[in-house]
Amino acid sequence: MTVGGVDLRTLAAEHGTPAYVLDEADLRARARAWRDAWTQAFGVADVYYAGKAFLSTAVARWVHEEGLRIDTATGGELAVALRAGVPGDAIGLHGNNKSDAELEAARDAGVGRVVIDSMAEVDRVAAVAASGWGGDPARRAPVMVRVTTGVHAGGHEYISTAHEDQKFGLSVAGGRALAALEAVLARPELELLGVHSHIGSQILDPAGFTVAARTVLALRAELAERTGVLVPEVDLGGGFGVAYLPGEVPLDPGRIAKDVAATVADACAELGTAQPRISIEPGRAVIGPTTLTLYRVGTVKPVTLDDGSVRTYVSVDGGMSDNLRPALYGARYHAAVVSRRSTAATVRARVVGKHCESGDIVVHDVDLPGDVAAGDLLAVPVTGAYGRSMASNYNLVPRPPVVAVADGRSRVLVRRETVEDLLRLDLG
Ligand SMILES: Cc1ncc(COP(=O)(O)O)c(C=O)c1O
Ligand SMILES: N[C@@H](CCCC[NH3+])C(=O)O
Repeated sequence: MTVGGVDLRTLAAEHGTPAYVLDEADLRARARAWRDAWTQAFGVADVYYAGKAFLSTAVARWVHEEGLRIDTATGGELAVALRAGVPGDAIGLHGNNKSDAELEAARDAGVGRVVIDSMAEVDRVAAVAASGWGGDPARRAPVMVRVTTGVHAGGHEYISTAHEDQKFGLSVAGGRALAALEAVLARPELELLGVHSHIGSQILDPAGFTVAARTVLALRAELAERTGVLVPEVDLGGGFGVAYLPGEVPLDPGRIAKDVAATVADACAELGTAQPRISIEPGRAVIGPTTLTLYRVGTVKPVTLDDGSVRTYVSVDGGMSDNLRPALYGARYHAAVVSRRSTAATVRARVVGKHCESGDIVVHDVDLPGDVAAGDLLAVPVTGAYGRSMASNYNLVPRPPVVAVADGRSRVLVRRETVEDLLRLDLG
C-alpha cells in the first residue's frame, strides 16, 4: 500500500514504527474544500483551523497557504502558529483559563481575536490591553464572547461543549452571555468583534449547527436592541464529524455550509438585522482523515470468550499513548494489514497496544486476515486529529514521529521522541 506515492513498507523501514503518516496533498485539499465551501455559501467567510487537533509549523503553514486562519487554545499552540510565520491577525486565541502570560503573548503578537470565556476575563483582557495591542498603543484588543446555546451535540459527553453544566462559555439562557457582551462594550480597551459558539465535536447531524446559529443571531439582535451595537461577526465553532469506519458518512463541507447559510439568511431576515461575517473552526474535519498510524504487529494471541467463540488479540508497538481516543471516549477505529496481500480467511480481531492496561485498545473489533503475524504492518486510518496532539509518555513510551508524504517522498514534521529525551527530563 502506498500513501502520497510512498510504499508504507519503505516508510516503516526508514522511519520506524509506530508513526503517524500524514498525506500533505490530502490535507491541502481538505483545507481548500472547507475554505471554498464556506466562501461560496456566504460570499465572505473565515475558516480557522483548530490547531488543538494537531499543530506543527509545517501544518500551520500549509493550511494558511490554503487560505485558512489558525485557532489556538494555549500559548504553546500560539507559539507554533507564530513560528510558522502565520501573522498574528490571522490567529485566534481560546481558553477557559488563559494565563496572564498567554494573554500577553496574544497582545504582543497582535492576535486577531481573543475569545473571552468568562466574566472575569473581560477585566483581565482589558488590563493586558491597557498598553495597546500588537505594538500599537492606540489599538484595542479585538475580542469575541463565547456563549453556550444549550445545544447538546457531539460524539461523546466529554466532547459536548454547549449544554449548561460544563466549563466553557457564558450561558445565553441564563443571561450571563448578554451581561458579558455589555461588559465588553463598556471597556474602552476592548473592541467587540462578535459572538462565538462551539457546540461539541465529531457531530454528524447538521441540525445542531443551525439551532445554535439561530440562538446566537437572536442574542446578537437583542444586544443591538439594548445597546445600539450590532456586532459584525459570528463564529459557529468547529465539531464537524468525519468517518472513522467503513460506511460512515462525514459531514460534507458544501452541504453544511449551504444549510447554515440558509439559516443565517432566514434568521437575520426575521430579526431584521444585517447578516454578520461568519467564521468556523474545524479541526478534526481538516486533519483527521489525512493521517494514518502505522504500527508493527507483535504478539498475536487467540482468546476463548465465555460463549466459546475466539477473539484474536493483535498487539501492536504503540497503543493508548499514541491514540487515547478509544480509552477516553470509546472511539471506534478501523485497521488493515498493509505490508502484504493475504487470501487467508478473516478472523475477528481486537487490536491492542503495549501498555499495562486492559483498556489499552486501539481497535475494538475488526476483521483481519487469519494469518496476521508478528512483523506485519498494520495501518489505522483517520488518526490525524487528537492522535499525536493527545499522545502521552505513559509507561515511558516515547511519542511517535509525524511523517508527511507527498509526491513519492517522505519528510519528518515532528521527530520521534527517544528514551534519551525522557531521561533528560528526569533531573534525579
Ligand atoms: C472552541 C473550539 N473550536 C474548535 C474546536 C475544534 O473541534 P473539531 O476538531 O471537532 O472540529 C474545538 C474542539 O472541539 C473547540 O473547543
Ligand atoms: N479531543 C476530542 C475533541 C475535543 C476537542 C476540543 N474541544 C476528541 O478527540 O474527539
